Amino acid sequence: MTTVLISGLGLIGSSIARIMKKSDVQPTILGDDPNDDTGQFLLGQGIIDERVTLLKAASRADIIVLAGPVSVIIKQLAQLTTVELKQNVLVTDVGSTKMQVMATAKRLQKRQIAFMGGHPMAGSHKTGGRAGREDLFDHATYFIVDGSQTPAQTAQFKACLKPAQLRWVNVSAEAHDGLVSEISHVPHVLAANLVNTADHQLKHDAVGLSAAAGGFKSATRIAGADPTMWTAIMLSNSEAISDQLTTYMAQLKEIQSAIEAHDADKIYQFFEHAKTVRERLDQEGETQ
Ligand SMILES: NC(=O)C1=CN([C@@H]2O[C@H](COP(=O)(O)OP(=O)(O)OC[C@H]3O[C@@H](n4cnc5c(N)ncnc54)[C@H](O)[C@@H]3O)[C@@H](O)[C@H]2O)C=CC1
Ligand SMILES: O=C(O)C(=O)Cc1ccc(O)cc1
Repeated sequence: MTTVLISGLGLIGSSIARIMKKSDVQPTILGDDPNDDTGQFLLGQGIIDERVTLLKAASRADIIVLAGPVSVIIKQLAQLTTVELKQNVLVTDVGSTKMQVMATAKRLQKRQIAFMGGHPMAGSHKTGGRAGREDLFDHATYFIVDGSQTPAQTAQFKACLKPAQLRWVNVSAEAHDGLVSEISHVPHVLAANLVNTADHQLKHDAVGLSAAAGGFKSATRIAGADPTMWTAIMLSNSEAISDQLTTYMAQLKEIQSAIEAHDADKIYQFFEHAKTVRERLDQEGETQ
């Protein structure tokens, strides 16, 4: 019988619990979250089997999944070095950044505790355990950053998440943080900036933002995500995000110059390139 302890039972942690409950592994799931509403709801639904606190229950777990904000994951990695754990336990996380996490996890690895970095590339702007879904990760990419885990431990973790039919991708922490800053972190900054700028510019306009059509809404959906989680991500991947914002601003200036100069060819190519790439993304999604 496998016992999985999940700390942080929000959107991602509770979705992991839901998926694992559907797997052939049928693990016992211990859940840790300071939010009583979340804990009681998931217990009542049978999505977790017991409410616990991480440090008190850690010694019972075969797998520990850290699924709070990145700042919390980093604190917990340090705390886990102070308690007794099963000799064969696998500690893993779901945080959106990996360099700081892997650096802190070295402290666990020094104590012969296996750690594997993880990051599901699926989710939403919603938050909390009630928003979790058993199909949230279906066919998504799940990054793995190898730490000190054994192949058997990786296989056991993958077996627990088998119902989601994930695409497992191994990556270094550095490559991961560069890539996700491009495809996830910077887009979040831009979406929030679009909303804030429009709100500021239109604050004296009687119709204003209420006239926004689907384009504005779909381009800014992720601006509705949790500010605590995104502050932790920005602080934990600040260098890559800042570098890419510099590139982004330079490219924005280029298209601004083309618009000012009425350079129709350049403007057309700008949109044509984006359309081709964006359509390819949808086609790849359909074939997965
Ligand atoms: N939201 C998304 O789409 C995705 C988020 N992630 C990562 O997953 C992690 C969790 O994100 P979400 O589930 O979206 O956030 P969430 O806000 O839905 O859930 C976070 C949960 O952690 C709990 N928590 C806070 N402090 C805690 C502590 N000290 N001990 C135990 N639990 C604590 C909160 O009460 C909450 O239930 C973050 O590290 C995030 O970067 C990864 C992939 C996608
Ligand atoms: O809301 C969305 O579509 C997202 O892009 C969710 C998301 C948020 C954070 C991640 O680290 C990965 C995925």
